[in-house]
Amino acid sequence: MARPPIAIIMGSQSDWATMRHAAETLDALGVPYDTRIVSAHRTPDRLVAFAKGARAEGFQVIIAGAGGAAHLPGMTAAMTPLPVFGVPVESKALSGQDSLLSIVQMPAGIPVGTLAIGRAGAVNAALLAAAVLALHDPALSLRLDEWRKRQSESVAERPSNEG
Ligand SMILES: Nc1c(C(=O)O)ncn1[C@@H]1O[C@H](COP(=O)(O)O)[C@@H](O)[C@H]1O
Repeated sequence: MARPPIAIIMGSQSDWATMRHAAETLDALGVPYDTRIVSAHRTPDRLVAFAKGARAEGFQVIIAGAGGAAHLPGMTAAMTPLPVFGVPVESKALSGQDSLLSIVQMPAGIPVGTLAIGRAGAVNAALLAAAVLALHDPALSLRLDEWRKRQSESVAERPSNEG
C-alpha cells in the first residue's frame, strides 16, 4: 500500500481536539495521512527520529500542531527538508497567542508556514497541504475545486434566525 503523503503531528494528546479538524478535512478530500504524537520537550528522541526520517518514510508535507511554548513545528522544520505547516493550538493561559508567536517568528533560513490559532488553522493547514500535493495530482486538484464549490453553495444569501 502507498505510504500516506501527509503527517499530522502534535505535541500532546490534548491537541487532538484541534488537530482532528485537519484530519477530517483531509478525509473529505480523500487524502491519506498518518497521525503521531511527537513532542520536542517530552519525547525529544522521538522528534529527532521522526523529523530526520520523515522524507524516507514517504511523507511529502508535515502539519505540526502545538500549544504554549510550541517548539515542535520549528524543530521539525530544522531537521527535514519537507514543507512544514504549523498550527498554533489555543492554550488555556494565553489563548494561543503564545503558541502563535512561538511558531511564527522563525529565524530566516528555516521556514514554517504558520496558520491561524485553533480550528481554522488546522482546517487551513490541511487545505494548504492538499494544495501542495495537488500541484502534481490533477484528480486531487479537481477534488479541491469541488470542495470550494460545495463551500460556496453552503453559504446562504441572507442571514436567518435559525442559524
Ligand atoms: N508545545 C508542545 C510541545 C513541543 O513544542 O514539542 N510538546 C508539547 N507541547 C504542548 O504542551 C501543551 C500542553 O500539553 P498537555 O495538555 O499534555 O499538558 C500542548 O498544547 C502541547 O502541544
